[in-house]
Amino acid sequence: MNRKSDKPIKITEVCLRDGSHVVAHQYTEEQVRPVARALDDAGMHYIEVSHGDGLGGSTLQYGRSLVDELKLIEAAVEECRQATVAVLLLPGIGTVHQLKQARELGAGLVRVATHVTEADVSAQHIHAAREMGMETLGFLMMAHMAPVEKLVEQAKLMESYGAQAVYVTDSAGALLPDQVRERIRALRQALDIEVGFHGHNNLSVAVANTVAAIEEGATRIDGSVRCLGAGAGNTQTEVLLAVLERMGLQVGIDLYKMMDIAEDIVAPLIPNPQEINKGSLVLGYAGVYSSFLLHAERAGKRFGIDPRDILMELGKRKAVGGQEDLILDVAAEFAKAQKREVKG
Ligand SMILES: CC[C@H](O)CC(=O)C(=O)O
Ligand SMILES: [Mn+2]
Repeated sequence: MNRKSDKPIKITEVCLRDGSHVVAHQYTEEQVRPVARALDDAGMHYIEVSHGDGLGGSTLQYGRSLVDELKLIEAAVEECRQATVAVLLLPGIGTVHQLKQARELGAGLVRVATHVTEADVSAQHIHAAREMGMETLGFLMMAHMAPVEKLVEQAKLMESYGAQAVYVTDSAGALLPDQVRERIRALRQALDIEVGFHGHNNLSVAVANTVAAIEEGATRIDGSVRCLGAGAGNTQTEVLLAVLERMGLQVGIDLYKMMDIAEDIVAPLIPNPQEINKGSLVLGYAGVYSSFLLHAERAGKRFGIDPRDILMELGKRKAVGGQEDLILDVAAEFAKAQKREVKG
Protein backbone atom coordinates (compact mmCIF):
# COMPACT_ATOMS: atom_id res chain seq x y z
CA MET A 1 0.00 0.00 0.00
CA ASN A 2 1.22 3.50 -0.78
CA ARG A 3 1.37 5.57 2.42
CA LYS A 4 -0.04 8.67 0.67
CA SER A 5 -2.86 6.82 -1.09
CA ASP A 6 -5.50 4.29 -0.14
CA LYS A 7 -4.79 2.41 -3.37
CA PRO A 8 -2.21 -0.39 -3.63
CA ILE A 9 0.89 0.13 -5.77
CA LYS A 10 0.52 -1.66 -9.11
CA ILE A 11 3.58 -2.40 -11.21
CA THR A 12 3.58 -2.58 -15.00
CA GLU A 13 6.52 -4.45 -16.52
CA VAL A 14 7.41 -2.84 -19.85
CA CYS A 15 10.36 -4.92 -21.11
CA LEU A 16 8.16 -6.51 -23.80
CA ARG A 17 7.06 -3.09 -25.09
CA ASP A 18 9.62 -0.38 -24.20
CA GLY A 19 12.30 -3.09 -24.59
CA SER A 20 11.09 -3.62 -28.13
CA HIS A 21 13.02 -0.44 -29.08
CA VAL A 22 16.23 -2.06 -27.81
CA VAL A 23 15.82 -5.13 -30.01
CA ALA A 24 14.71 -3.01 -33.00
CA HIS A 25 11.23 -4.58 -32.68
CA GLN A 26 12.50 -8.07 -33.48
CA TYR A 27 10.83 -9.95 -30.61
CA THR A 28 9.60 -13.43 -31.41
CA GLU A 29 6.89 -15.51 -29.77
CA GLU A 30 9.59 -17.88 -28.51
CA GLN A 31 11.14 -14.95 -26.63
CA VAL A 32 7.90 -13.43 -25.37
CA ARG A 33 6.38 -16.63 -23.96
CA PRO A 34 9.01 -17.50 -21.31
CA VAL A 35 9.30 -13.85 -20.21
CA ALA A 36 5.53 -13.48 -19.81
CA ARG A 37 5.19 -16.88 -18.09
CA ALA A 38 7.94 -16.12 -15.59
CA LEU A 39 6.70 -12.59 -14.85
CA ASP A 40 3.21 -13.94 -14.28
CA ASP A 41 4.61 -16.62 -11.96
CA ALA A 42 6.53 -13.96 -10.00
CA GLY A 43 3.26 -12.09 -9.38
CA MET A 44 3.72 -9.18 -11.80
CA HIS A 45 0.54 -7.12 -12.01
CA TYR A 46 0.57 -5.91 -15.62
CA ILE A 47 2.77 -6.93 -18.55
CA GLU A 48 2.79 -4.51 -21.48
CA VAL A 49 3.25 -6.05 -24.93
CA SER A 50 3.23 -4.06 -28.20
CA HIS A 51 5.60 -2.63 -30.77
CA GLY A 52 7.85 -0.12 -28.95
CA ASP A 53 5.82 2.74 -30.42
CA GLY A 54 2.58 1.06 -29.49
CA LEU A 55 -0.05 -0.72 -31.53
CA GLY A 56 0.44 -0.13 -35.24
CA GLY A 57 4.03 1.05 -34.73
CA SER A 58 5.42 -1.44 -37.23
CA THR A 59 6.16 0.99 -40.06
CA LEU A 60 9.20 2.24 -41.95
CA GLN A 61 9.17 5.40 -39.82
CA TYR A 62 9.34 3.59 -36.47
CA GLY A 63 10.86 0.27 -37.50
CA ARG A 64 9.21 -2.86 -38.81
CA SER A 65 8.36 -5.63 -36.34
CA LEU A 66 9.69 -9.10 -37.09
CA VAL A 67 6.50 -10.68 -35.74
CA ASP A 68 3.02 -9.12 -35.78
CA GLU A 69 2.48 -7.64 -32.32
CA LEU A 70 -0.99 -9.21 -32.16
CA LYS A 71 0.69 -12.63 -32.25
CA LEU A 72 2.98 -11.54 -29.39
CA ILE A 73 0.02 -10.22 -27.40
CA GLU A 74 -1.87 -13.47 -27.95
CA ALA A 75 1.17 -15.50 -26.84
CA ALA A 76 1.59 -13.40 -23.67
CA VAL A 77 -2.12 -13.72 -22.82
CA GLU A 78 -1.88 -17.50 -23.20
CA GLU A 79 1.01 -17.60 -20.74
CA CYS A 80 -0.59 -15.45 -18.03
CA ARG A 81 -2.68 -16.93 -15.25
CA GLN A 82 -3.04 -13.86 -13.05
CA ALA A 83 -1.24 -10.93 -14.72
CA THR A 84 -3.13 -8.59 -17.02
CA VAL A 85 -1.62 -8.06 -20.45
CA ALA A 86 -1.50 -4.35 -21.30
CA VAL A 87 -1.00 -2.53 -24.59
CA LEU A 88 0.19 0.93 -25.53
CA LEU A 89 -1.68 3.04 -28.06
CA LEU A 90 -0.55 6.34 -29.55
CA PRO A 91 -3.46 8.03 -31.37
CA GLY A 92 -2.23 8.75 -34.90
CA ILE A 93 -0.11 5.60 -34.95
CA GLY A 94 -2.47 2.93 -33.60
CA THR A 95 -6.16 2.74 -34.38
CA VAL A 96 -9.30 1.85 -32.46
CA HIS A 97 -9.58 -1.16 -34.78
CA GLN A 98 -6.17 -2.46 -33.68
CA LEU A 99 -7.13 -1.87 -30.06
CA LYS A 100 -10.27 -3.92 -30.59
CA GLN A 101 -8.18 -6.75 -32.03
CA ALA A 102 -5.86 -6.65 -29.00
CA ARG A 103 -8.89 -6.62 -26.70
CA GLU A 104 -10.37 -9.66 -28.45
CA LEU A 105 -7.08 -11.49 -27.92
CA GLY A 106 -7.33 -10.82 -24.19
CA ALA A 107 -5.49 -7.54 -23.51
CA GLY A 108 -7.16 -6.03 -20.43
CA LEU A 109 -5.53 -2.62 -20.06
CA VAL A 110 -4.53 0.13 -22.48
CA ARG A 111 -2.38 3.18 -21.93
CA VAL A 112 -3.37 5.89 -24.37
CA ALA A 113 -0.24 7.97 -24.93
CA THR A 114 0.11 11.49 -26.25
CA HIS A 115 2.74 14.20 -26.18
CA VAL A 116 2.40 16.10 -22.90
CA THR A 117 0.66 19.07 -24.55
CA GLU A 118 -1.62 17.06 -26.86
CA ALA A 119 -4.01 15.19 -24.59
CA ASP A 120 -6.98 16.33 -26.68
CA VAL A 121 -6.14 13.75 -29.35
CA SER A 122 -6.77 10.94 -26.84
CA ALA A 123 -10.51 11.53 -26.33
CA GLN A 124 -11.80 9.13 -28.97
CA HIS A 125 -9.39 6.33 -28.03
CA ILE A 126 -10.08 6.66 -24.31
CA HIS A 127 -13.84 6.58 -24.89
CA ALA A 128 -13.54 3.57 -27.20
CA ALA A 129 -11.33 1.66 -24.75
CA ARG A 130 -13.76 2.28 -21.89
CA GLU A 131 -16.61 1.06 -24.07
CA MET A 132 -14.64 -2.13 -24.75
CA GLY A 133 -14.43 -2.62 -20.98
CA MET A 134 -10.68 -2.12 -20.82
CA GLU A 135 -8.88 -0.55 -17.91
CA THR A 136 -7.91 2.73 -19.58
CA LEU A 137 -5.05 4.95 -18.48
CA GLY A 138 -3.57 8.14 -19.92
CA PHE A 139 0.17 8.46 -20.59
CA LEU A 140 1.55 12.01 -20.96
CA MET A 141 4.90 11.63 -22.69
CA MET A 142 7.95 13.93 -22.60
CA ALA A 143 6.63 15.33 -19.32
CA HIS A 144 9.79 17.42 -18.82
CA MET A 145 8.79 19.63 -21.77
CA ALA A 146 5.75 21.23 -20.14
CA PRO A 147 5.42 23.43 -17.08
CA VAL A 148 3.56 21.83 -14.18
CA GLU A 149 0.37 23.85 -14.80
CA LYS A 150 0.22 22.62 -18.40
CA LEU A 151 0.74 19.02 -17.29
CA VAL A 152 -2.12 19.36 -14.82
CA GLU A 153 -4.40 20.89 -17.47
CA GLN A 154 -3.65 18.04 -19.89
CA ALA A 155 -4.09 15.34 -17.24
CA LYS A 156 -7.47 16.81 -16.34
CA LEU A 157 -8.49 16.53 -19.99
CA MET A 158 -7.61 12.83 -19.97
CA GLU A 159 -9.53 12.38 -16.74
CA SER A 160 -12.55 14.12 -18.31
CA TYR A 161 -12.43 11.67 -21.26
CA GLY A 162 -12.63 8.72 -18.85
CA ALA A 163 -8.98 7.81 -18.10
CA GLN A 164 -8.76 5.91 -14.81
CA ALA A 165 -5.20 7.07 -14.11
CA VAL A 166 -2.71 9.44 -15.72
CA TYR A 167 1.03 8.90 -15.90
CA VAL A 168 3.86 11.38 -15.75
CA THR A 169 5.99 9.85 -18.48
CA ASP A 170 9.64 10.84 -18.39
CA SER A 171 10.33 9.66 -21.94
CA ALA A 172 13.75 11.32 -22.12
CA GLY A 173 14.87 10.37 -18.63
CA ALA A 174 15.46 14.09 -18.14
CA LEU A 175 13.54 14.75 -14.94
CA LEU A 176 15.26 15.01 -11.56
CA PRO A 177 13.66 13.77 -8.32
CA ASP A 178 12.41 17.20 -7.17
CA GLN A 179 10.80 17.79 -10.56
CA VAL A 180 9.05 14.43 -10.37
CA ARG A 181 7.90 15.17 -6.85
CA GLU A 182 6.44 18.53 -7.92
CA ARG A 183 4.59 17.01 -10.88
CA ILE A 184 3.13 14.05 -9.01
CA ARG A 185 2.09 16.26 -6.10
CA ALA A 186 0.31 18.69 -8.44
CA LEU A 187 -1.53 15.87 -10.22
CA ARG A 188 -2.51 14.21 -6.95
CA GLN A 189 -4.02 17.49 -5.81
CA ALA A 190 -5.84 18.20 -9.07
CA LEU A 191 -7.17 14.75 -10.04
CA ASP A 192 -9.62 12.30 -8.51
CA ILE A 193 -8.03 9.37 -10.35
CA GLU A 194 -4.76 7.52 -9.73
CA VAL A 195 -1.42 8.96 -10.82
CA GLY A 196 1.42 6.95 -12.34
CA PHE A 197 5.11 7.35 -13.17
CA HIS A 198 7.15 5.93 -16.05
CA GLY A 199 10.88 6.66 -15.89
CA HIS A 200 14.02 6.23 -17.99
CA ASN A 201 17.43 5.85 -16.44
CA ASN A 202 19.52 8.04 -18.75
CA LEU A 203 20.71 10.24 -15.87
CA SER A 204 20.88 7.32 -13.43
CA VAL A 205 18.00 8.64 -11.33
CA ALA A 206 15.11 6.43 -12.47
CA VAL A 207 14.85 4.54 -9.17
CA ALA A 208 15.22 7.78 -7.17
CA ASN A 209 12.57 9.43 -9.37
CA THR A 210 10.22 6.49 -8.93
CA VAL A 211 10.67 6.50 -5.17
CA ALA A 212 9.94 10.24 -5.17
CA ALA A 213 6.80 9.59 -7.22
CA ILE A 214 5.63 6.89 -4.81
CA GLU A 215 6.35 9.10 -1.81
CA GLU A 216 4.05 11.70 -3.40
CA GLY A 217 1.28 9.14 -3.83
CA ALA A 218 1.80 7.65 -7.31
CA THR A 219 0.35 4.15 -7.38
CA ARG A 220 0.82 3.10 -11.04
CA ILE A 221 4.49 2.40 -11.50
CA ASP A 222 6.49 1.17 -14.50
CA GLY A 223 9.71 -0.75 -14.60
CA SER A 224 11.70 -2.87 -16.99
CA VAL A 225 13.49 -5.90 -15.72
CA ARG A 226 17.27 -5.69 -16.33
CA CYS A 227 16.55 -2.14 -17.57
CA LEU A 228 15.28 -3.54 -20.87
CA GLY A 229 13.74 -0.35 -22.22
CA ALA A 230 14.72 2.45 -24.61
CA GLY A 231 17.88 4.48 -23.98
CA ALA A 232 19.56 3.31 -20.78
CA GLY A 233 16.31 1.53 -19.94
CA ASN A 234 13.53 2.23 -17.48
CA THR A 235 13.44 2.06 -13.73
CA GLN A 236 14.98 -1.39 -13.19
CA THR A 237 12.08 -3.44 -11.88
CA GLU A 238 13.95 -5.87 -9.65
CA VAL A 239 16.00 -3.05 -8.12
CA LEU A 240 12.88 -1.00 -7.45
CA LEU A 241 11.22 -4.00 -5.78
CA ALA A 242 14.22 -4.44 -3.48
CA VAL A 243 14.15 -0.73 -2.59
CA LEU A 244 10.40 -0.82 -1.92
CA GLU A 245 10.83 -3.82 0.37
CA ARG A 246 13.57 -1.94 2.23
CA MET A 247 11.09 0.96 2.56
CA GLY A 248 8.57 -1.44 4.07
CA LEU A 249 6.28 -1.34 1.01
CA GLN A 250 5.06 -4.78 -0.09
CA VAL A 251 3.64 -5.07 -3.59
CA GLY A 252 3.19 -8.84 -3.74
CA ILE A 253 5.83 -9.60 -6.39
CA ASP A 254 8.53 -12.18 -5.62
CA LEU A 255 11.90 -10.41 -5.56
CA TYR A 256 14.04 -13.53 -5.95
CA LYS A 257 12.00 -14.71 -8.91
CA MET A 258 12.37 -11.28 -10.53
CA MET A 259 16.14 -11.42 -10.02
CA ASP A 260 16.21 -14.83 -11.68
CA ILE A 261 14.13 -13.59 -14.61
CA ALA A 262 16.55 -10.68 -15.08
CA GLU A 263 19.60 -12.91 -15.05
CA ASP A 264 18.43 -16.08 -16.76
CA ILE A 265 15.67 -15.08 -19.17
CA VAL A 266 15.94 -11.39 -20.01
CA ALA A 267 19.72 -10.75 -20.04
CA PRO A 268 20.23 -13.19 -22.95
CA LEU A 269 17.73 -11.19 -25.04
CA ILE A 270 19.69 -7.94 -24.75
CA PRO A 271 22.04 -7.22 -27.67
CA ASN A 272 24.31 -4.82 -25.71
CA PRO A 273 24.34 -4.30 -21.93
CA GLN A 274 21.79 -1.69 -20.82
CA GLU A 275 24.33 0.75 -19.44
CA ILE A 276 24.46 4.52 -19.40
CA ASN A 277 26.80 5.18 -22.29
CA LYS A 278 27.54 8.44 -24.07
CA GLY A 279 24.46 8.13 -26.26
CA SER A 280 21.93 7.42 -23.53
CA LEU A 281 23.51 10.00 -21.22
CA VAL A 282 22.97 12.68 -23.87
CA LEU A 283 19.30 11.68 -24.16
CA GLY A 284 18.75 12.60 -20.53
CA TYR A 285 21.05 15.62 -20.67
CA ALA A 286 19.47 17.11 -23.81
CA GLY A 287 15.91 15.94 -23.09
CA VAL A 288 15.44 13.71 -26.14
CA TYR A 289 13.03 10.80 -26.59
CA SER A 290 14.76 7.62 -25.44
CA SER A 291 13.49 5.72 -28.47
CA PHE A 292 15.50 8.09 -30.72
CA LEU A 293 18.82 6.58 -29.59
CA LEU A 294 19.12 3.70 -32.05
CA HIS A 295 17.86 5.87 -34.92
CA ALA A 296 20.50 8.53 -34.09
CA GLU A 297 23.25 5.94 -33.83
CA ARG A 298 22.31 4.54 -37.23
CA ALA A 299 22.10 8.01 -38.81
CA GLY A 300 25.45 8.91 -37.21
CA LYS A 301 27.10 5.90 -38.82
CA ARG A 302 25.51 6.57 -42.19
CA PHE A 303 26.55 10.24 -42.34
CA GLY A 304 29.78 10.08 -40.31
CA ILE A 305 28.38 12.30 -37.52
CA ASP A 306 28.77 11.85 -33.77
CA PRO A 307 25.29 10.70 -32.59
CA ARG A 308 25.70 13.00 -29.58
CA ASP A 309 25.71 16.01 -31.90
CA ILE A 310 22.55 14.79 -33.58
CA LEU A 311 20.83 14.23 -30.22
CA MET A 312 21.93 17.61 -28.83
CA GLU A 313 20.49 19.31 -31.91
CA LEU A 314 17.22 17.37 -31.57
CA GLY A 315 17.05 18.53 -27.97
CA LYS A 316 17.57 22.13 -29.08
CA ARG A 317 14.83 21.80 -31.69
CA LYS A 318 12.52 20.25 -29.09
CA ALA A 319 11.84 17.22 -31.28
CA VAL A 320 8.90 15.13 -30.15
CA GLY A 321 7.68 11.60 -30.84
CA GLY A 322 6.67 11.12 -34.46
CA GLN A 323 9.54 13.31 -35.69
CA GLU A 324 11.93 10.39 -36.25
CA ASP A 325 12.46 11.65 -39.81
CA LEU A 326 14.12 14.76 -38.34
CA ILE A 327 16.98 12.54 -37.12
CA LEU A 328 18.09 11.81 -40.68
CA ASP A 329 17.52 15.44 -41.69
CA VAL A 330 19.77 16.71 -38.90
CA ALA A 331 22.49 14.14 -39.66
CA ALA A 332 22.38 15.04 -43.37
CA GLU A 333 22.50 18.79 -42.60
CA PHE A 334 25.52 18.31 -40.34
CA ALA A 335 27.29 16.18 -42.94
CA LYS A 336 26.65 18.82 -45.61
CA ALA A 337 27.85 21.64 -43.38
CA GLN A 338 31.02 19.73 -42.49
CA LYS A 339 31.84 19.12 -46.17
CA ARG A 340 31.39 22.83 -46.87
CA GLU A 341 33.74 23.69 -44.05
CA VAL A 342 36.40 21.25 -45.29
CA LYS A 343 36.10 22.57 -48.87
CA GLY A 344 36.18 26.21 -47.81
C1 LIG B 1 7.27 6.16 -28.66
C2 LIG B 1 6.51 5.58 -27.53
C3 LIG B 1 7.35 5.65 -26.29
O1 LIG B 1 8.36 4.67 -26.34
C4 LIG B 1 6.48 5.51 -25.08
C5 LIG B 1 7.31 5.54 -23.87
O2 LIG B 1 7.60 4.51 -23.28
C6 LIG B 1 7.88 6.80 -23.40
O3 LIG B 1 7.46 7.87 -23.89
O4 LIG B 1 8.77 6.75 -22.55
MN1 LIG C 1 9.41 4.66 -22.16
